[in-house]
Amino acid sequence: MLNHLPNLKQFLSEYYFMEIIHLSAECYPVAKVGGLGDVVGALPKYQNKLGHVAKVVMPAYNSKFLYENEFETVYDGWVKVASTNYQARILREKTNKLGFDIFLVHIAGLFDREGVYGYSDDTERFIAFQIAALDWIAQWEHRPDVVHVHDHHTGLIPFMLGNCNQYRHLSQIPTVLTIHNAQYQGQFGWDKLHYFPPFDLINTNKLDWDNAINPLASAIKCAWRVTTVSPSYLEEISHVANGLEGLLSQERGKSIGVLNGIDTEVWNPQKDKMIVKGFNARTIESGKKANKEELCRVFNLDSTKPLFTFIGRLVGEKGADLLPDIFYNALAQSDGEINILVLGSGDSHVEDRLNEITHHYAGRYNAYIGYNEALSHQIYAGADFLLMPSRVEPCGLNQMYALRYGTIPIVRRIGGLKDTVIDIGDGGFGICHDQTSVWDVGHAIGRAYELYLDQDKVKEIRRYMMSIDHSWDNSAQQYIDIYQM
Ligand SMILES: Nc1ncnc2c1ncn2[C@@H]1O[C@H](COP(=O)(O)OP(=O)(O)O[C@H]2O[C@H](CO)[C@@H](O)[C@H](O)[C@H]2O)[C@@H](O)[C@H]1O
Repeated sequence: MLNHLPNLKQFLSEYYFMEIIHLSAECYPVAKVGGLGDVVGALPKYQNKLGHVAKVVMPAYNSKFLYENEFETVYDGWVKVASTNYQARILREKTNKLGFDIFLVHIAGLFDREGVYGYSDDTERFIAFQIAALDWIAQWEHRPDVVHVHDHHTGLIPFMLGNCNQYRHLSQIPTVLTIHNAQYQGQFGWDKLHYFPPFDLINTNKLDWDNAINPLASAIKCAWRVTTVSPSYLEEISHVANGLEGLLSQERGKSIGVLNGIDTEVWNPQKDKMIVKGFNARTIESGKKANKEELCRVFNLDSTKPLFTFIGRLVGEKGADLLPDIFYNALAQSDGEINILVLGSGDSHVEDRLNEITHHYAGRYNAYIGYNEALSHQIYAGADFLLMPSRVEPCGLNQMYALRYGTIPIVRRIGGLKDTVIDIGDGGFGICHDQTSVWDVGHAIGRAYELYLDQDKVKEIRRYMMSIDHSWDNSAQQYIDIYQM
């Protein structure tokens, strides 16, 4: 009889459909600041395709999505944070247009603003969001099979579920934390301890890291499982994680690295409505040519020369502070033989320096400072090379979008970049360098230029890159396996 048990377990895991609740600050297309939005906008869709019921709960920002869609109210209540009572309402989008149910938590006075982060009351905002979401789930007649939280904005949920008196009946729901970026932890002072719903003060140590309340550290301690968005990043954060390395190596036993996928419906060069000409692996040469010509026309660049690009948040983690010097050097040394186009926003000093280059190298260089989703698609489609000189890169999605659109990635060997890009010198398709330095990236740009001169090789690499499968199919199943561990 006992011999049959493993088969029974396998049977159950294959045929048992789970209800999964994702809680996140971002979800594309409702609200996206970076890669977190992409992941939470795609993973649930792919989990649903596997037959499970994945849902997303996020704040109701003042976004286009809120005004352009129809919603029904599924919860009406009040959230108390410190001495203030906020009215909370949870809205469900009626048509399942994203491929999963999306629930928006409207909290008057806290989320009826356009931005996602960066307000002085972010601590209050995200605590209120987490309490409202749990108060709602606490009223359900059934329990979800798993609660999956993403980054520090929802990192207090595993603690609250396990320890707050009002959620005691939910304490056996398994919780999973995915760390998209351990640099940001959401710490705040102990003077805000009274923001929490009542719990036994003997458990305050589960909130503490370095004499502060640290939502990411608390989630690492309290979640049943911890995942990182690539296997290499899991290795790296046991050594360097903005102060959490000790805790992460201590909790290594319950941690797993799962490589992000990409939404191949949103990022499909053949059907992409944001680009001027769709293409597939067979029509890639004419497709890229048309997209490059249009991009170069709009940005006053020379489409007969190789086009290098950078897309992303202009912050230290991405190596953005070095970009101006990298570009000045490359433009000076190439003697007018290359083009560079930047799309990004962030550190204002870096933004100013990147804008400044336009005055010295008009016709060879341009920058769009700001956020522009459609332009990002046009650049992946039209560029020849994409630079990612990151100091830290938990996974990185840009390189995977670049591969899908036949753009050769130039990346630092770190985190998820190391897991997804193989250097041409090792029989691969990308250009890799070891350090985030002006010299290393400059050398890599030189190698890319040499490669560009061999157009037969470039064509072969492009076709190969487009055949690489980075869709969510595999990783979505990996998460299901983790929920069932
Ligand atoms: N100015 C702009 N205009 C338009 N689009 C822009 C833009 N700036 C960035 N983007 C887009 O934002 C996304 C960035 O995703 P990344 O994964 O590269 O980085 P991010 O650091 O935000 O995410 C974190 O979470 C993700 C998801 O887990 C990890 O892959 C990553 O390593 C980790 O740092 C891409 O879709 C990119 O095209």
